[in-house]
Amino acid sequence: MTAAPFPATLAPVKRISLLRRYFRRPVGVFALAVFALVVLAAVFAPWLAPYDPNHVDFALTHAEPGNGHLLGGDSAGRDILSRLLYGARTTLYGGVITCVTGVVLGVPAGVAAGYFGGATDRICSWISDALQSVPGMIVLLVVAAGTGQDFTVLMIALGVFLSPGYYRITRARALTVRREPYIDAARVAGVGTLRILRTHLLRAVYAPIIVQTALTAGLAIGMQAGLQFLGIGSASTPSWGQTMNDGFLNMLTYPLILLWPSIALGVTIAALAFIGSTLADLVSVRAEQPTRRARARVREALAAPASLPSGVASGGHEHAAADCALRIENLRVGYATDKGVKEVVRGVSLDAAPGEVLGIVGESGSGKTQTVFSVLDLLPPGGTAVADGIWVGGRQVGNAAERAKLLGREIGYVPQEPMTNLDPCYPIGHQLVEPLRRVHGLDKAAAKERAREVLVRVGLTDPDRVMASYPHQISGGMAQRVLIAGAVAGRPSLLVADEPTTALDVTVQAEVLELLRELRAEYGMALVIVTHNFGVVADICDRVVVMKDGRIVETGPVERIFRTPESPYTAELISASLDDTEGRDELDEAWERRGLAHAAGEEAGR
Ligand SMILES: Nc1ncnc2c1ncn2[C@@H]1O[C@H](COP(=O)(O)OP(=O)(O)OP(=O)(O)O)[C@@H](O)[C@H]1O
Repeated sequence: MTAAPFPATLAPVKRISLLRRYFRRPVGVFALAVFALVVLAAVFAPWLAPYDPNHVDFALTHAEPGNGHLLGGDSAGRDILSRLLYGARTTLYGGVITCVTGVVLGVPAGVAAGYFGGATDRICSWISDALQSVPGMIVLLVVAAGTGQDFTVLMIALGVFLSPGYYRITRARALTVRREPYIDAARVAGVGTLRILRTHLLRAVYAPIIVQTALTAGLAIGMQAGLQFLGIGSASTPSWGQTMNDGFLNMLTYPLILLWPSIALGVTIAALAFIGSTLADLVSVRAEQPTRRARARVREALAAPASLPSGVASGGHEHAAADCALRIENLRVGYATDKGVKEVVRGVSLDAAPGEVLGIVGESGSGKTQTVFSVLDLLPPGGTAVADGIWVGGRQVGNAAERAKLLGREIGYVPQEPMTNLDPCYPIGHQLVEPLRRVHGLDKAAAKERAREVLVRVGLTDPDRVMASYPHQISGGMAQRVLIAGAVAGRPSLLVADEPTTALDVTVQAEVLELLRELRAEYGMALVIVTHNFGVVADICDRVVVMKDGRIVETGPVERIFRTPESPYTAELISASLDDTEGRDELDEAWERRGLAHAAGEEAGR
């Protein structure tokens, strides 16, 4: 069977920038519109303000709104609306100075502390902690007194006190990113430190900095108004804080003077807070999860028969659904990408009977893992699986929630990387006993006894020592045996093993396969093994499914596939295994173990 031509990419999904996603949030849009009005009012104040904000007209003292003065007059006989419009300029100017100071001080310090660690980190963190522990308002009053109430200097000082916010967020992000393999790769490739900081680190922190700026601006504007309320700043420079002070002094007799600047201040700070929280939501949620709409589009594209050419399903079934340990019918898996919906598993149908060993083989990226991950519900966040049916133990469990109930019970799973699949924080015993207690309801003593029993069964002869060990204290081969023990401890009817021998050396590989073979016979469970290694297929599998580009190109009994592969791709894969001496030796040994003619492998290779 050969793969029919098939579009790998279905309905296009447009790249959605942060800005566009922002504009899909009504609260964020409303907040941004309000803030934009404040900015416009500040920029066009000279044209919008009906009067000079410092012009005094005694007739206007404490005047009610009306007579050409929309918001009335203040205690000095000045037009309140004009002062508020000009005050918006002062407010925004102060906010910008504070945020720029915070970014300039906090971001480079955070990047350096997170990236270099050690003394740089300790010194920067100490300064940041010290700044946070100092009573900022009192220091600002001292700065105001010492600088002749210079507003710009005051706002810079405020920025210094708010810079730890930027520092902490940047340091935390830099600490995470510096451990990424691409940073090591860049360093090994000879990329200079400054360039790494500029290209990799700063890029990683820019989104949280935008969020932090929206929140810091709100905070700065509030504190600035507080300082002006206390009388700091030039009387000739209109500001909301000053007008509030005036209103406060006359609150009982002329409450409107206090009301207008309070509304202006409250609305501006609230708008910034909503902008900040909307951005925070988008930045954090987006990094982990695609939107519900994107998922729906993938699901729609995978489910739409119009997007799938006829005869798309690949593979087939050997057994009736009720007799299968696992049966998958027409499985499709897709991801939303910048270029569209990428279909990585395209109409796969397969099955495995109880006691049967089914190998899923194919080159890297052929969709093997995505196929079994769909059954195990382990697809990464962007992945969506759609199938005409999934059966486990003869029961239809198309629904993810139904399958979830079988995990750890009917379905066992042996992952690819033994070491990374054990939690380094807990001893092995704890990691085996907990699932037995939670999933199987065993009491502690019974769970420990069962854990000991399976550890011995998988060949770990000193179970108490293994159970007391942490993952870093055991070898890779032992870790894989521990994971197999955990997977079979619940006596599953289906064991899925994803490249169970890839991370192990050749001798241990053979032992692990032997163990799986014995366990399969003992428990009568079906074994589905994902592998790119034909040696493993020849060694243990009864039947094999060959995958390429998300489709099954061939399926059949192992001996037949090796003797007379129908697909040129299968022949090519087998031949590639024979080209490699190690692979050929493995195949030869496997054939010998099975008591099959050595020539079979050679035929396929030709
Ligand atoms: N999170 C993801 N987003 C987009 N595409 C993905 C994602 N995870 C996997 N894929 C794609 O799915 C395809 C199949 O991946 P899969 O892991 O099933 O391959 P595989 O056959 O198991 O190969 P390997 O042995 O290398 O893991 C690949 O093209 C891969 O790029």
